[in-house]
Amino acid sequence: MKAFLFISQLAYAYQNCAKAAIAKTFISIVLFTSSIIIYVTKFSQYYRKRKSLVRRLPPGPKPWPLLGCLPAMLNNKNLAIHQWIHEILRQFNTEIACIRLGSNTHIIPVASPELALEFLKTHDSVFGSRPTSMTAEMLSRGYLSAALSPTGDQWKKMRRILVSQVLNPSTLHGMRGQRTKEADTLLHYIFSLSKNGEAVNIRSIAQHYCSGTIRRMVFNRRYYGKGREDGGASFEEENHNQALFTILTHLNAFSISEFMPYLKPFDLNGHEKIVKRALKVIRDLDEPIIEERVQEWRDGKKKEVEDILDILISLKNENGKSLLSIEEIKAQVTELQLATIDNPSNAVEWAMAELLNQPKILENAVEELDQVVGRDRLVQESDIPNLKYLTACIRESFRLHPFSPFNVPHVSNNDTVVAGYFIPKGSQVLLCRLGLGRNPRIWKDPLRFDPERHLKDGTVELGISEPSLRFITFTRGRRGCIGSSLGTNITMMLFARLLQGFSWSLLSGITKVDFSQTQELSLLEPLHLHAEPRLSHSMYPRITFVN
Ligand code: HEM
Repeated sequence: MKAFLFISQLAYAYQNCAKAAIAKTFISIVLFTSSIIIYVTKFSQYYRKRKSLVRRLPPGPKPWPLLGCLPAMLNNKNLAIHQWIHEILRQFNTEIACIRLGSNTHIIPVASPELALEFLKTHDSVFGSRPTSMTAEMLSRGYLSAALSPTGDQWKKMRRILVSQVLNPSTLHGMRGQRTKEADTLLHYIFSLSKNGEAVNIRSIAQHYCSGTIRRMVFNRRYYGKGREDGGASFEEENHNQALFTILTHLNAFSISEFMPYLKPFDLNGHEKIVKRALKVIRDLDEPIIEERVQEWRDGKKKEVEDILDILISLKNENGKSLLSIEEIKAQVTELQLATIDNPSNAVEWAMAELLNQPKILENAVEELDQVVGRDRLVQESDIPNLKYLTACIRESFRLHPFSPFNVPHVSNNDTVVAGYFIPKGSQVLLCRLGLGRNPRIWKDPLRFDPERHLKDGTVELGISEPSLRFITFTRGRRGCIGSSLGTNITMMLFARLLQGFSWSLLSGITKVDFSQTQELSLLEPLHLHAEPRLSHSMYPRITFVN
């Protein structure tokens, strides 16, 4: 405005002058030049502001050149890495952070359901890939299986096969008999332990139940070797289970060489050696079965599809040739076993521990079983939708005690802006299972195991799914779990059979399960309990020893 007055005064002065024409030209030039200057200044200010807004990464520690935050991560001796990441969220008072590891991997931990939905719902198509890593590559034989493959044709092919041929409702229904046999074997085994007055290792029986179920479904058998007459795990199955867990704990284990690729040949964490050893255990047991079966189909000795392995072998492409190579079959079979063993066994072990510490909840759960199923028949998969209180207990177990601290990483295949933050291409989004499930903004009294909360808010009707991502079970979107129905059946049957079949108590001398030394994930020691049969003895299945 001032500039305009000044120019007007100038104009007035010049009007009195003989050379008015020159004055007019002069004024026009001044006006034109000043408006250009104002326009350019304003535009560059706007552009700078917009650029900084769009390029704003989520808050997080300042990274070093090349190393990023690796020195801080490695220096941090007192906390496990997942605790260190959650600590960063706390320090920055945020529910999303950006932690650069190495020169260009951005780790984006997320602890708010609203933000989690932004990634897995609003921007699902951008965040659908997976990270590459030494363990994932070895395990999936070069990214041949569904869960570990980055987005692309191979992932689409394997996911489509699993959804339409393997984990589809009719195949799952057809294999219900196999799962029931495993549930019967579970009762038979615990019954024989209880007769001898032996303590039951809940972790071990839960893991063995999960692996036994998927082994029956995949291979139509439950033992690798001769097996045991009492239905317990023999040496081979114990080893196989242990090897699966070793791989699971190394799968997304923040190995330094994943973030500094030039260190890869040195295997600094020793992870490569450990994973190779575990994979050898698995492959030595599984591969002979797979190879023999492929040969039987080739020789025409096998014609009838009886299990998942038969399904995978007999799939044909449009030219009538095998749709899957033997390498693809081997990779997918290992992945199916990995996907089945961890979450259900962990959820049930924790639920049992919580119930033993809160007898009223245990009483409510058993009462529900007596009302819905009674004591004259064994609980079946078809009862699961009616077991609301048990479902609420399992939901609570997943909320409070997830098996792993983070969801499987989601990798972005483009630069994107999410909730006002710039997320660079290649970022690894980690939904924090602890951060979400224990978020005090979302959950009242978050550390309390309280099944009632799922009954009160009605979410128990969703079974154990949680599509609003307030905690993590199967997540959602293009990378969501495709085994949710099978996973629900395995988890719920295990839990329901344990509670219906036996009265559980702590071992003598123990008054409470100790939760103080858990590193927030698994109990430090496997839960051991005493089991007393609570049904008439004729109800316990007598399993004749068949492999
Ligand atoms: C209670 C049991 C289970 C839970 C809690 C569970 C949970 C999950 C989770 C959290 C994911 C990753 C989702 C994401 O990336 O956002 C996943 C993926 C997957 N799950 Fe499950 N799962 C269970 C059982 C199973 C079973 C029994 C199978 C098959 C036998 C299975 C097969 C898969 C596969 C193939 C994927 C990868 C999908 C993809 O990347 O496209 N899951 N599961």
